[in-house]
Amino acid sequence: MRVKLFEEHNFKKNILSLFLITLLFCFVGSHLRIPEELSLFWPVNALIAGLMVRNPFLHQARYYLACFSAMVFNDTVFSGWALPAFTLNVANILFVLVAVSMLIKHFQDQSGSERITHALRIFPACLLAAFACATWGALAQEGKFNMQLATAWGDWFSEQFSTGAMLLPCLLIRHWQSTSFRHLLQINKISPVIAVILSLGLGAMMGGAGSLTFPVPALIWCAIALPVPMTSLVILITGIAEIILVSHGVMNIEGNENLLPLSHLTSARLGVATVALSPLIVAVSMDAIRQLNQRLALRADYDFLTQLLSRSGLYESLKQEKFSADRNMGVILLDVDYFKAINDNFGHDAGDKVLEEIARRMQRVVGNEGHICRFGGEEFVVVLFDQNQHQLYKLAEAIRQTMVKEKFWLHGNTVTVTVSLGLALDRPAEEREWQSLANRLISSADKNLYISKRNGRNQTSPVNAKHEFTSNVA
Ligand SMILES: Nc1nc2c(ncn2[C@@H]2O[C@H](COP(=O)(O)OP(=O)(O)OP(=O)(O)O)[C@@H](O)[C@H]2O)c(=O)[nH]1
Repeated sequence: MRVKLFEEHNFKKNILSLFLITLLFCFVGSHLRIPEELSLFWPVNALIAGLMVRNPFLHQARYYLACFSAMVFNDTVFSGWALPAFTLNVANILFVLVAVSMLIKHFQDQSGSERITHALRIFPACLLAAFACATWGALAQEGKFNMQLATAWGDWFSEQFSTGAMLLPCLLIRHWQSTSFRHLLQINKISPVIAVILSLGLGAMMGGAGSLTFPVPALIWCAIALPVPMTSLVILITGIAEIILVSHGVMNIEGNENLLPLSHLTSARLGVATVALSPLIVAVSMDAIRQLNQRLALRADYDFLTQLLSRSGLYESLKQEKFSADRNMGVILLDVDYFKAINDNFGHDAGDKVLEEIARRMQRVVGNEGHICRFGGEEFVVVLFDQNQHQLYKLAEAIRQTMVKEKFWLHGNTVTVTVSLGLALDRPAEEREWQSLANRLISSADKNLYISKRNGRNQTSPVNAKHEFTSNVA
């Protein structure tokens, strides 16, 4: 059973849920305080911001007020703060307000590639929200401009920014449901997580300036191998672990030569190496994606069996031709005769071999003069430019004869395969691009091809073929 914490038109329920959630996480946050004043983690602000972005109807003054009341209540009752609770918590509300305002409209409709660009918006949103929060918070805390103010500002800012940047991606990713945790138990999924744990451990053992960056390559490995929700969870846990390890002195970023007798420089060098390695890993994976995209484009534009242009590939390649209303376009439409009988007598794979061989012979005859395409099934199209009717007919006849002249070899039998052709040729009339003219010419070539079939097949019907047979169509 799914418990719904918020409902658009249930004001009381929303107020109560928000108040209780804020109170609970404020309570937890307060108990993570190391020095008296500030928390190690203050997850409330990012959490409330995430909830509001996911439930946009919560982005209203009354709900902000509910959160504010819970924060003040927590500080007054559990921390013994009185007046400061009112001023300091305005800083928290400022974080939520700025982050939600910057993110809310981008996370309503998360589809396809936009999800990635929207996820990247979390970074500037956290930056600005943390800036606003830190400025108010530090001023409210110190009251005047001095060195302590700068330190306080730095503490507020770094804490708010890091918590927001780690927590919000986890909260705003909508496809947790589609993540199959069973699949995560495979070795190739677990390995990057183990690498993160090992590098964290190594960082803790070594300490020094570079130790914090040790998990970066392993995290990038996670980004490549794991689904986005899991990656953001691993990043969150790693970030929290590092902060806890540093704050408790387990990870000594100033170096601890008692644990491992290595110099500061060694830790820094290793840190620099991991930083240098990380973009390289991204570059390699981007390259693999690019190659895959190229292969997919190739698959769409070329026919798998014959390696000729596919129908969409033909349209793409026509775009490369300079369009001019003064240029002729010629179309040869070719259909294999009695192809069904070849399939029936010799099998489908023999039929495929015939199609491959026809494509080879067409390429041999046409060469680079035209765009050759497998239009569908056993139909082929050749598109040529700047040819007259005579030249077009001559080429079509050359294609037809190359099929008859040399028999096809099928499962140890020699078979004669013939083709019928229909031609069309014209200049652009209304058309403003080659693709539209090609469509018009293919349909008039189809009419001529029909004449070739009706006249007994194995022949070419020229551009102006007589259509006296068309009335016999059943
Ligand atoms: N082997 C194979 N057969 C295909 C492919 N695409 C279409 N076909 C077959 O091509 C045959 C076309 O048959 P029909 O349209 O009846 O034409 P036909 O037998 O060539 O007869 P006519 O065109 O009238 O001379 C069908 O049996 C299709 O299954 C393919 O990629 N491979």
